[in-house]
Amino acid sequence: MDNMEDNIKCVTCTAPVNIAVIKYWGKRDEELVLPVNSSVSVTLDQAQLRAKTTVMASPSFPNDRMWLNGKEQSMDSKRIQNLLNEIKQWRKEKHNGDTCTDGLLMWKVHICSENNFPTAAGLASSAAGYACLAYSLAKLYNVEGDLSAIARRGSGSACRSMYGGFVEWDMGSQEDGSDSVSRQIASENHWPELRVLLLVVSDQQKSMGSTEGMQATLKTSQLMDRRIQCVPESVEKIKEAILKKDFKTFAEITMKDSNQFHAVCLDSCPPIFYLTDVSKQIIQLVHAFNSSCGITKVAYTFDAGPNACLYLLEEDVGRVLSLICHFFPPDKDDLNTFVQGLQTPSISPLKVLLWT
Ligand SMILES: Nc1ncnc2c1ncn2[C@@H]1O[C@H](COP(=O)(O)OP(=O)(O)OP(=O)(O)O)[C@@H](O)[C@H]1O
Ligand SMILES: C[C@@](O)(CCOP(=O)(O)OP(=O)(O)O)CC(=O)O
Repeated sequence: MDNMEDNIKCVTCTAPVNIAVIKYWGKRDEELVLPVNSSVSVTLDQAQLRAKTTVMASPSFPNDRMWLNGKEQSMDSKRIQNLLNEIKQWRKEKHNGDTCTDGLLMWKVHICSENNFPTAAGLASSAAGYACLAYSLAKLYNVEGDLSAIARRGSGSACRSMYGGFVEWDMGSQEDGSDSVSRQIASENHWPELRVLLLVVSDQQKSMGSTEGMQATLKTSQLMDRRIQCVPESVEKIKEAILKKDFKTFAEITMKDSNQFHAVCLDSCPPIFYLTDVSKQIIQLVHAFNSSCGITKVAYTFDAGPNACLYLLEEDVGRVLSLICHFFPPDKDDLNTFVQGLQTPSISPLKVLLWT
């Protein structure tokens, strides 16, 4: 709805989650949200996991307000303010800096967002959430440009959710962050056989958020320097594997990077534990399955939480699902979710199956 005469302007958008295969962990600039390494991710199909945000502006709103999953949040958050100010700045530039004639810039905004999956549980809710906010605000203020740099100001990983398919966030080298943007490596139609299984081990909010966790690692982990040296080679190799659809290389680099990321978390002081015993059992199961096949058929990766994201090819989904159900029997309703997920026709080649 866009009706300036009725003194209200309202936009609703959705944005997808992305799961990194080369993780972003650590910032070289906290304010501008600039990373210490480049990262690579896969954007998941919005049909299953998404953030949905409505932004409204009106002269009758006395102040800016925001709700997340129905609960009011503080608008004092620096990230929200930076993101909002940057979009408004674009609008000002579009109007040659003349704010007096542009009523919309004076109006206060109300933001309502909700995720249809667990928030702050290590399932990239901040990525979908801030990508959605950047996109909705850009539509509200009718501005265009590379929104990945704006989304990044909300949450680093959000810049990768601005694109579908396979995405790289280049760390960049400029101090002002102008070259720290994301770009698509290959579209969502590039590798139609690739599938994603999300194994939700816990939907509880994690004890240490990513922002705080990466600060602690950068400050205290000695292994982190080594990780920063290793990542550029992994980024190049995984991009090549994606373009060639070389699953074995893609899978092996993905698992290695996940393990290296959790190793630097453990090397932080005090150590940060995101994986649980169930996560570790999943890791063992994947390795046992791969070695019984004599070839790497499945890859796991874990964000800052215990939930596993498995990458595999369509031909192996049935076998892997039955293996998971055998070792971690889901209850009947969850099983239905599996089956429905498998049958859901989707415009994106990536299917997400939730298992709790
Ligand atoms: N839809 C949303 N709109 C705006 N902000 C959101 C939204 N969803 C999540 N967030 C913000 O992101 C925070 C969670 O980020 P955090 O990085 O800790 O978890 P995560 O993104 O789920 O996990 P990870 O980054 O490890 O995958 C929330 O506390 C909230 O501030
Ligand atoms: C483990 C990760 O998911 C960490 C994501 O961290 P965030 O993007 O949530 O961190 P902030 O920029 O501080 O908001 C890895 C990744 O997605 O690359």
